[in-house]
Amino acid sequence: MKTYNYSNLSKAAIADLVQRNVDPANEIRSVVEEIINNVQQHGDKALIDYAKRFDKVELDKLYLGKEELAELASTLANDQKAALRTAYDNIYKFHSTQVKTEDKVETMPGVTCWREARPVEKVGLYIPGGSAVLPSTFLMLGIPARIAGCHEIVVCSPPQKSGKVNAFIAYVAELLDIDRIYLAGGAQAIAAMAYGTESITKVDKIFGPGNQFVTKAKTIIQSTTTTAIDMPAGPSEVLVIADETANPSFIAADLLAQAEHGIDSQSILVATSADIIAQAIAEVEKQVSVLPRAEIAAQAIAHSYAVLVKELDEAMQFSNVYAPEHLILATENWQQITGKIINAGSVFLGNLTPESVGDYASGTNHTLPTSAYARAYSGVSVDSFVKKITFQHISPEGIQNIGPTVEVLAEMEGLHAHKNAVSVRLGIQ
Ligand SMILES: NC(=O)c1ccc[n+]([C@@H]2O[C@H](COP(=O)([O-])OP(=O)(O)OC[C@H]3O[C@@H](n4cnc5c(N)ncnc54)[C@H](O)[C@@H]3O)[C@@H](O)[C@H]2O)c1
Ligand SMILES: N[C@H](CO)Cc1c[nH]c[nH+]1
Ligand SMILES: [Zn+2]
Repeated sequence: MKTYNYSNLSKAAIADLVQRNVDPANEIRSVVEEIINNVQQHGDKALIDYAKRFDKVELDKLYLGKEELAELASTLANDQKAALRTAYDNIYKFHSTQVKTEDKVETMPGVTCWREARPVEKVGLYIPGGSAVLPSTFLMLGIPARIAGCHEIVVCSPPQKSGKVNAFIAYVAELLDIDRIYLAGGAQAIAAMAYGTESITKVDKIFGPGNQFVTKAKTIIQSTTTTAIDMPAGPSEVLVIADETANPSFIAADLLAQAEHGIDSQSILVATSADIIAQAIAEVEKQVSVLPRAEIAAQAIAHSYAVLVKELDEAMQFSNVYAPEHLILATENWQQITGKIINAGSVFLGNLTPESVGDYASGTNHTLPTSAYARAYSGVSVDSFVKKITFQHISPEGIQNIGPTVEVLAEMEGLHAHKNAVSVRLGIQ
């Protein structure tokens, strides 16, 4: 892991340093565009062909139904079921507080405005399953979809070598009362949910994280179809801000936790102490060697780095430019700097708060914007699954109060039909 000194970095150098997962030669785009076209033209057959090519599985059927899922789910050990149930309960508890009825506002006497939430009717959930199967992601997407009251929930996940999904995914399907999972992964699953195939319904909005192929497919279909997406939620990343109070062994563990997701993950350490940086890097080298996914984590660490800053304020400046998916404040004095956070997906406060708790079970959502999209997007929540529709009502008193203003404004814009729609109600022609 290379170390940079913040004082020696120009603005341009920082801009360069914070870039990740760019596709300068459009290599990923062209692969993904071909996949999307193929699914559009050949539907289910293309999905079966891609399962053979990418997942090395010959599918005779594109989905698992309720009975097959129940059979798989029954193989779980009790402690596994209990852990998934606890995660479900905490995530449910946190997300159910996001449902709020907004107040009606009387902007002028007789002029009443308000918003009401309505669920997105048909949603598609993508559950990654390439290098690791993520039942936790199924909980993170399925729970807010259920709370929002979405009418139809389509679920896609890459087939495993067994030609099925794994048992943990099947158990989560049971918890969420989902009775079908389509065995489709990658860009082809996203295309299928955006265009529809013989067996997969076209959805209104697609949710879920994934690798660079999945994320590129989501951004393409968002601009070429009427299907929306939650956000670009690509390869995982973490930025740890540390001062002298941090524990190098904890820092290393947190850096590796995101690095083990994939070779294109990134883990950044920004610290006020050169000693802490040196000790944390030594710890990373020690801890990585014993990980089952050591090779993946080591490759991600190879393109990760550390930044030495003079003070926590400087660390926060760098972090706000990086806009990390996960931000860990590894300092006892985190209260002093939280107010300065501008761009981050999800924040973990203090030396005893590992990022992994948010990945699995604290209650917050782990589907979060990556690649600096935290500058503009929030992570998934119940809000992501609803539209907020505005309503207004004008009473006889209200039309007298607001009418003349609208007449003048319409006149200013030269839109006389607009003016007339008010005038006829005021009784003035
Ligand atoms: N940002 C978030 O909120 C968040 C949350 C969880 C996971 N993640 C990320 O999700 C990703 C999951 O990636 P994954 O690969 O394990 O699973 P995945 O399900 O995203 O992708 C697997 C699929 O990718 C396709 N694929 C693989 N190689 C391909 C190629 N050469 N060309 C075309 N398609 C190809 C295959 O169809 C395969 O089924 C990781 O990067 C992880 O960090 C992000
Ligand atoms: N860290 C991932 C989001 O970037 C979420 C996850 C799922 N399982 C473990 N971690
Ligand atoms: Zn994770």
